[in-house]
Formats: sequence, structure tokens, C-alpha cells
Amino acid sequence: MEIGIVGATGYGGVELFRLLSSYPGIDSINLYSSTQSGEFFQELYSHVNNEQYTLQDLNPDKMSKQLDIIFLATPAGVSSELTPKLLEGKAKVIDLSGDLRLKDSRTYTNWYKKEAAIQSVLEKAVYGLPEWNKEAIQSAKVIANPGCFPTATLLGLAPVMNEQLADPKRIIIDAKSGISGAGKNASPVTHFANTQENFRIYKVNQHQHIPEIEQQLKIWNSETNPITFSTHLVPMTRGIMATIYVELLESRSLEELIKLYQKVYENQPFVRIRKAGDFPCTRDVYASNYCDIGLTLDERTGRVTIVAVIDNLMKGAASQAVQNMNLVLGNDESTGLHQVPVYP
Ligand SMILES: NC(=O)C1=CN([C@@H]2O[C@H](COP(=O)(O)OP(=O)(O)OC[C@H]3O[C@@H](n4cnc5c(N)ncnc54)[C@H](OP(=O)(O)O)[C@@H]3O)[C@@H](O)[C@H]2O)C=CC1
Ligand SMILES: CC(=O)N[C@@H](CCC(=O)OP(=O)(O)O)C(=O)O
Repeated sequence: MEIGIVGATGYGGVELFRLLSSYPGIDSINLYSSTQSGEFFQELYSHVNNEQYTLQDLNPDKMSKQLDIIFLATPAGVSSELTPKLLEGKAKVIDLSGDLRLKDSRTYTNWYKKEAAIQSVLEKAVYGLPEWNKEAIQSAKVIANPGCFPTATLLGLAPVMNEQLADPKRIIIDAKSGISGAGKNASPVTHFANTQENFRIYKVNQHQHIPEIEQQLKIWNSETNPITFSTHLVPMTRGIMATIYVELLESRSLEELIKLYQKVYENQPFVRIRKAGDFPCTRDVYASNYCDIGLTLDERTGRVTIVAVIDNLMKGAASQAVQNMNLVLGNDESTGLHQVPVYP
């Protein structure tokens, strides 16, 4: 089996390389770069193993015929251009960017301020949230890997939304991310001097993950109203915590809610539900494919607080992409993803 990683030099790409370099049954991993082809990967990343990897030039025509699976770990606007050509051969494509997630091209352009992918590709693209879309992923030619914030938020909300228990008109999500979520290039906002000993809210009411979350929530409950979704930058490298507030349409005890979450996720290897009174922190899932969820009910306000944590580079990007690859290949969903979270 031959694998390709486009954007291999970025944070998501490097993480994909780490996971795939010990994945069973891969004959070759091809790493592509739009700016550094010909260079040795090891020259850029001294932590990778001794085998020589030369960064290759992008050749979509050749790649579509030669490769079995192509991961696109590229900025918004790249996959929309590359994917039509990449889909012409035998290759299956797993896109980590936001380009193929939104079904409505106008919505994409409004939020990403870029031209959307062509309609035929958007129609083919399957939203790769394995816990909720397994069958469609298994037969997909192209997968839109979910965004990091949507992954945590949707896994946290799914049980109460699917059961029509949460008021779909009053959902509030307060999310925080480590800085690696912004990719490898530092900007004035992500610069060390501006992030250490600092905490900031960003993209208030304008975050590009808002339409992605709403699109999926509407599938679960068509009455869903626009959500309130706030993102914050935390001075740490990895991790996302989504703290979600919902109001119940029917009364439930905390024990009933926790039982519901346990039941819904009992056969999902990467979602772990906490006992009452126990809440996950980002360290609990560091460098792993887990999403840990804790919840509580405030009897004074009737609100449920749901806390979901993931590693943004793993379940939020690279390891979720490998989970999707497992489904596409018909492998066990956990193949290559048995990492215990790193601690401390
Ligand atoms: N970081 C995260 O936590 C998450 C990121 N994502 C999404 O995944 C994608 C990758 O993110 P991340 O790895 O953080 O980003 P990075 O900025 O770290 O890396 C992106 C890579 O894309 C390559 N690239 C840039 N322009 C082009 C182009 N025109 N054609 C081909 N390759 C190009 C660059 O490599 P080179 O110059 O060598 O070509 C670069 O290293 C993004 O869309 C991001 O939004 C999704 C979930 C979480
Ligand atoms: C910390 C940080 O800046 N995170 C990024 C995550 C970007 C991302 O993953 O973008 P797509 O899912 O749209 O590809 C952000 O909030 O925009």
C-alpha cells in the first residue's frame, strides 16, 4: 500500500508521518511539499527516524494513479483545487482542511473567504466523524476530516441532540485551544511573547467552525438555531476543551444523562465517558486519539454542562484521519491508534 501526505512539513503532516511510520502493511510513504521539494525531511525535522525521506514535488496526475491513500494536510483553498484531479485514479483522499466539509459552497465562501470546491466533489465528500458516520466513511472515495473544535463539540453534543433532549435553540459552546491549532507558522498573535502568560478570545462570532457545527447539528435536529461559539487561545502546545451549555426539553437526572452517554458510546473505542463529578482535562488525552467527556446538571438553572477534550493534532486532525483510513481500508478502526496519552 502506498500513502501520500501533502503538507507533510506542517504540524498535521508531521503528526500523520509519526502515526503512519509504524502502521502495519504500508510499503511506502510519500511526502510532498510545495516549497521544499528535493530536501530531506530529516533536515527539517530532526526528531524523525533515520530512514531517508526526500520531499517530492506535487504531481496530482501521477499521485492519483500511484497512491492508495492521499492525506491533504494543507491550508484552506488547496484541497478544493487539488482534489478533482486526485480523484481521477485509484487513490482515496482524506482532507484535513475545511475545504470539503461544508455542503453549501456559498456558506464556505462566506466563512472562509475563498472559492469553494466544485459541486461534484462536495457531493462526494463524506464527513469523517467516525462515531456518527461509519457506514458512509467505509465506502467513501473522499473524506472531509472534521475540524478540531467541531470534533470535540459534536462528540459532546451528539447524545443529547440525537435524543432530542437538548433545546436546539439555545446552545452555547465555550472552547479553548492550544497554539499548535494555528499551524507551524508563528504570527504576531501566536508568537511566544504574546501567548505565554496570556489568554485571549479570538474570531468572536466569526469562527469558520460555526457553520460546520451547525450543519451537523441540523442533521441531528432540524430545529437547530444558530449557535453561540467562542474560541480562546491557551498558552499550551496541544489540546482542546469544549465546554458546552444546553437546556433540557425534558427532565432527566444526572445519572440518567451519564447512562445515556455511556450507552451511546459503549462500542466506540475512542470516546470515554466520566463518572458523575469527574471532568476530563486536556492532559488526559494528550497525543492520543481519545475524546474524553464529562457532564453535570445544575438543578438550579436546569442547564447541563458538557466538557469534551481532545488533542487538536490527533483526534482533531491526524489520528482521526488515520481512524478514517482504517474504516476506508476495512481494517479494525483502532489499527495504529493504540497510543496511551502522554503523561505528564
Ligand atoms: N493544527 C491543527 O490542530 C489542525 C489543523 N487542521 C487543518 O489541517 C490543515 C493543516 O494544518 P497544519 O498542519 O496545522 O498547518 P501548517 O501550516 O502547519 O502546515 C500546512 C502545510 O501545507 C503546505 N502547503 C502550504 N501551501 C500549500 C500549497 N499551495 N500546496 C500544497 N501544500 C501547501 C505547507 O508545506 P510546504 O510549504 O512544504 O508545501 C505547510 O507545511 C489546515 O487546513 C488546518 O486548518 C485541522 C484540524 C486541526
Ligand atoms: C488555535 C487556532 O488558531 N486554531 C485554528 C484551528 C484552525 C483549523 O483547524 O482550521 P480548519 O478546521 O478550518 O481547517 C482556528 O481557530 O482557526
